[in-house]
Amino acid sequence: MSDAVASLSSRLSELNPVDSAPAASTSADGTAPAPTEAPAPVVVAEGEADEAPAGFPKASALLESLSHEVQVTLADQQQDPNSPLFSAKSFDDLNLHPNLLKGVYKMGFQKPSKIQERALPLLLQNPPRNMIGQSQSGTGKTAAFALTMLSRVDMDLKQPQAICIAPSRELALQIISVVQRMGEYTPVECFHAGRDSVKRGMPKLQQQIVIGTPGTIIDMVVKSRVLDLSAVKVFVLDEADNMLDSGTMGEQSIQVKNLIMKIAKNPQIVLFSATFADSVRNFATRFAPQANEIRLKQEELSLDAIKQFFMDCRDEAHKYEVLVELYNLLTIGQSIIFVKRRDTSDEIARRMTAEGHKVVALHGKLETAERDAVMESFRDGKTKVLITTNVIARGIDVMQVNMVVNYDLPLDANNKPDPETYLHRIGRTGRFGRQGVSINFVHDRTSFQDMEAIRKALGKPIVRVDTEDFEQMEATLKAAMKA
Ligand SMILES: Nc1ncnc2c1ncn2[C@@H]1O[C@H](COP(=O)(O)OP(=O)(O)OP(=O)(O)O)[C@@H](O)[C@H]1O
Repeated sequence: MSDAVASLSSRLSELNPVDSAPAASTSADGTAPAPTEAPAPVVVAEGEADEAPAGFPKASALLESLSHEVQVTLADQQQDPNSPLFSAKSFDDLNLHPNLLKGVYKMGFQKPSKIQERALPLLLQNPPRNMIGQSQSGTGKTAAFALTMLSRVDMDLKQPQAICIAPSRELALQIISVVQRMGEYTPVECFHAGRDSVKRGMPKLQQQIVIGTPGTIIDMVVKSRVLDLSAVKVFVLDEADNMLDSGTMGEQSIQVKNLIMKIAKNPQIVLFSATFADSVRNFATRFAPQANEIRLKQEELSLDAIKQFFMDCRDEAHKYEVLVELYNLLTIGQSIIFVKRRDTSDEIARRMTAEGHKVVALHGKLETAERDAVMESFRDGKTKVLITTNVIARGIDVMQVNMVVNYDLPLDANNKPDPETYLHRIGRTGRFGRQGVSINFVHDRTSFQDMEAIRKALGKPIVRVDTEDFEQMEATLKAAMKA
């Protein structure tokens, strides 16, 4: 055990005697323990005094339960009516064009997920109705709106007819790749609207489907005038709550809609996300009026397959030592480490690389070519660890990711804990029925309280990993990844 870890362990045993002394006291107000400043007896959330706290159960108990968990296959999950992957129907029952069906099966999809089964008939009905669709991360929303765009466009008409906007370059490129794979047996053409995609003297776009970030779409309509919106039939916002909520992007999304509405005839507006906070939902219903809605209940938001943990750290510097120890200890498939600031991601990448780990950093300051190269090497599995900011917190789908680390907890623009972004971040693992682990780093009273607020908002346990006992920590995390 390294010095750093030894000191972490002894400090934790001072601060958090839960595992060794379960009869720790419970605070009167039910608040969670502050890991630093106040080395008082551990305080637990909503728990009985002689039990592990409800929100922070003991890792040993979890380990025991995980060892009894049976491997659940995708087929099992698709048979279970309570699973978000359940469907009673097959893709053949969904009235898709035979060429699209061929594409779907070629992608290896056997049965639709719940959101696909429920949303597609509504999305494809005539006359078209708007849609606000919500389903947990990694449950196949992309296919639902990709199939809608592919079904609605006239392949013989060489003009843009479906516009899809997304919050990041990486996500837009990923959606294009899904649309192209699904449309493999059709003559569809797609265009990526990104920072570098408009060339001087370029003719008007002839591709039927245009996917990109909203600022570029606006430029292509009003500045370079290569994008004619008059034939648009479908307008999709992926990660719609984020697109409508955030300052500049929110304004740009509204502007794209106004440009479309001005010239296109009754376009169908389609909004999808895993989260719609109440404040955004109200706006969304005005953005997509009279929409069919598919909603999740609050308690359905988090996926049980993603096991959540946290680690106490002494201070910022100590977080880094624990992080490196974690990677020394575990052989992880692929993982994403989320940080708040771009320079933190660069700094961690530099230091971890120097210690022999294969890591890359991705953030908005990089040139587009660098961003693409980083993402490609991560998708190909050439780099195992991606250190990033919120720029790719949403939508990115890399099946092999089995761990997400919140090195810095997600905060909103007002520096308040942000449960929606947290859900999207941890949702980079546990994709389509797979198992995943997420680990939060906390290092002071504030970060601890932020995590506690997120835990309360989402109502799922976050297990304290006993860093004093590294064997058990390793076993717990490994079991959670395998279960
Ligand atoms: N019916 C299906 N059968 C098997 N795999 C599927 C099916 N539908 C989607 N998938 C796969 O599941 C993964 C997650 O899908 P997708 O990225 O569309 O999720 P999402 O709901 O959009 O997630 P997020 O909220 O994170 O954006 C992808 O790898 C996709 O290929």
